[in-house]
Amino acid sequence: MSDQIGVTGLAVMGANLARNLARHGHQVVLHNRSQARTDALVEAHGSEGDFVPTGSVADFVQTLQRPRKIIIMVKAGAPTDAVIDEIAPLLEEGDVLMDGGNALFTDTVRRTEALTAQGLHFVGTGISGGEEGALNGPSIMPGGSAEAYELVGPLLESIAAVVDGEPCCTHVGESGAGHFVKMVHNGIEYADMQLIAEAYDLLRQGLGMSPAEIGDVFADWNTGDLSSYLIEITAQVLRHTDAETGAPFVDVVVDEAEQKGTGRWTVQSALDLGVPVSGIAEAVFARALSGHREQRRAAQQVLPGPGTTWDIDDRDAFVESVRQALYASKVVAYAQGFDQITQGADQYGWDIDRAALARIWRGGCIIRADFLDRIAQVFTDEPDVTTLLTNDYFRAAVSAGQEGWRQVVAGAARNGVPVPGFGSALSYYDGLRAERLPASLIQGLRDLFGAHTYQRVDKEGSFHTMWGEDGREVPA
Ligand SMILES: NC(=O)C1=CN([C@@H]2O[C@H](COP(=O)(O)OP(=O)(O)OC[C@H]3O[C@@H](n4cnc5c(N)ncnc54)[C@H](OP(=O)(O)O)[C@@H]3O)[C@@H](O)[C@H]2O)C=CC1
Ligand SMILES: O=C(CO)[C@H](O)[C@H](O)COP(=O)(O)O
Repeated sequence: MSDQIGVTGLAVMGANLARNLARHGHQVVLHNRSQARTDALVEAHGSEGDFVPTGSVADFVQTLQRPRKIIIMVKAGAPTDAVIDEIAPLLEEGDVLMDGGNALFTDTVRRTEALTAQGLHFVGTGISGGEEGALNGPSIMPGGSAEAYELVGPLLESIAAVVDGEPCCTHVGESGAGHFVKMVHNGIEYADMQLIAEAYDLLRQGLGMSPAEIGDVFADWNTGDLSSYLIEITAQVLRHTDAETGAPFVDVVVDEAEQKGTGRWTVQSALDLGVPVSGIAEAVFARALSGHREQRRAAQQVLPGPGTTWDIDDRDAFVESVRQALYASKVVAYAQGFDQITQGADQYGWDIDRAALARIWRGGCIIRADFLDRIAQVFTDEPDVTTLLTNDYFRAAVSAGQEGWRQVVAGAARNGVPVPGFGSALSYYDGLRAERLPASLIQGLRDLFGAHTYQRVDKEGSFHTMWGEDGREVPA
């Protein structure tokens, strides 16, 4: 099937997506705010397919056949609104406008309502895979009406990554559902990278291994349970040497991790939903801490550490413990992310098929990992499962690595190596499995200072204790 589509916004993602579309036989009508990008794309890659460059929004819209199908690939936020405001008045009923940028899902909900009222279809779609994925097959997470998906689904599926013969593209749900799951995807991406960074740091500080040696360990891990794109590229980055100095590349890069916002949005949304995505939150805060240069410099001068030298007898056993800690913490991060998707779907009334989502994340996207096959299976076999961690496979896998996980977290604490990701994942695991949590004490304190009431384990109802009087309990 070949189709015609318009792409506006021809920076890294838009240009590569346009090329991917053209290579799949679609006619691609091109537009960019500044004409230079359009010209550069046609000049460099015009021979790859049927491109129709246009120089103005009016020309762009007029060139497209009805119902028009347009993908916007510009900066998220105000620039996306600016482009929609310019294009939408020129469109006609039944045309489909897609936003493939990393939009905040609540913006997508707002835009969907406004554009639907104008008789247009709006598809807010997550697209993951970075530059390479956009060109060779990303994972695509479209949200919008079923009618809109009927119009553009086949086209999007035609350019997506393919795993086991299935395109990594599925209709996620109505309205902002596509951008919601893309946001959580990125939150998991943050957690995944934080855990990888902690594993690297432990091997370096605990065993004194060089980045290249650690790169070899990651390459080895990539052949087992941990096999994933991020583990694969970690080996590549760690083995890389700076051409100018001959030093390991990671040693010449400033140790401040930047962020564009999707991880932060994930945590903000999780707070609203009341979902404990502690691994994602720790990853966002670890990036923030890395960027607090002045505080770090001041603390380095005066804050004492434990004053120990980490003495590890069995190097292979330590590497294996770090692997176990990484795997278990990674399972926790995915479990928390899917928990947020479950709660978000419930809150916003989206019918999100978690098994289908896990399947489209097996290819094309940044968090693609072999174990997503397992996750898809869990949601297929146990649609009512409340957390991935209780599924037989993941329960067994995590408990098999539990000893190493605990040793690593305890050793890191004892020797002053920060492991917020590993530590919080372990606390989450222990928190979930605890028969009693000290939350009962918190309830008691709340009741004492604010008469906030509590429930009892042995009878129904809400109660308050007359703390300032005779300690009598009264029904609330
Ligand atoms: N880079 C990545 O790895 C990924 C990016 N994304 C998302 O895809 C989208 C595109 O990303 P990327 O390709 O990196 O490009 P950028 O996010 O750097 O955006 C650059 C594009 O936005 C256009 N633009 C900016 N402001 C305006 C405006 N006010 N009006 C019209 N056009 C405007 C630019 O036009 P001009 O050339 O005229 O300046 C250019 O085409 C973003 O939403 C991003 O978050 C999603 C997945 C991965
Ligand atoms: O969307 C993406 C992949 O799916 C981008 O890689 C992501 O936006 C990178 O985020 P940040 O710059 O905040 O690390």
